[in-house]
Amino acid sequence: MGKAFLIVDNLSKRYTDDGPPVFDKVSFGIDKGEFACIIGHSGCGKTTILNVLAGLEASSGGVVIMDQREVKGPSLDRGVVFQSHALMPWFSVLGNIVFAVRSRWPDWPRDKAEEHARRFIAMVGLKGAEHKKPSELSGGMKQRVGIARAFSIEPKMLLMDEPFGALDALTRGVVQDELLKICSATHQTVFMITHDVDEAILLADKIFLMSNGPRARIAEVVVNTMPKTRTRENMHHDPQFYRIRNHLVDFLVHRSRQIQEAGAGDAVARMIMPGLEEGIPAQTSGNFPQAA
Ligand SMILES: Nc1ncnc2c1ncn2[C@@H]1O[C@H](COP(=O)(O)OP(=O)(O)OP(=O)(O)O)[C@@H](O)[C@H]1O
Repeated sequence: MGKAFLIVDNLSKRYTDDGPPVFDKVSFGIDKGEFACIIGHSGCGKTTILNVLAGLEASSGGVVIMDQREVKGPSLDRGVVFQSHALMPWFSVLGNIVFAVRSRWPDWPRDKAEEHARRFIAMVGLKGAEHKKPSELSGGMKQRVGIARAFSIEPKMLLMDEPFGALDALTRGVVQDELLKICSATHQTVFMITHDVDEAILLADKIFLMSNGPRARIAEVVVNTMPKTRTRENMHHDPQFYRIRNHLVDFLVHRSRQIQEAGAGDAVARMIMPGLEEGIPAQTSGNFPQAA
């Protein structure tokens, strides 16, 4: 195990005493400032893993270490964004974020907390909507508030569970762009669940591929060798895009089930750089993962 910022070692979870574990021997690492996505079929345990990382759920075995400390419960060191934005309906946009900011820094006077909150509201493009209530916002705007709130507490790690799953394609693209901008400005460390392979290729430095459950595990870690400057508009023009995309889709369609049927495999996930074996030069971000 390397010296990753987040270390997940041999994690397992079972919900019943007599049944098989949902996932088993799950090990991976995420470096500081790295954006990691996890992809796998419905029910393999992605949300459960995220909840364990958040400290909201106990594992049945294994450990999670973040910044050299074991994760044992919820903490404001980790910001969480859910698919259902979970805003407080009686607070305005500003109120929702100020509430989070004052939980993080209880000694801050209201003015300072508001100023801080406004910075993050502006970052997600919601300037002018500070005094709107969640019921007056579109789905995309609500999700932006959720993202601003998570960033505003300046967490050591951001955990996102399909944050764009409920958005239409156009809004999803706009909010993805905003997330990319904020992440590159703040060097935020991120763990995100998505079902969308294109979204993973756009956002992630590395992509964890999870086999089907029960006894699901991280079967492969795909390194995104496309340049960091990729955008939604230009990434389709890079031949690496299709190599990575085909690799991910092939995993979901074939290998995720084959690996599960084959039973226990290697506890250590294989690290893959699609296309490199075909002589495609690596255009790396310099953000190579630690061996998981
Ligand atoms: N609280 C719970 N009690 C019992 N079983 C649970 C509980 N939460 C999840 N499970 C089961 O654990 C398995 C993994 O669920 P989880 O939600 O983590 O999967 P997922 O990969 O995130 O799925 P999806 O992509 O559909 O969100 C499923 O079979 C689910 O039914």
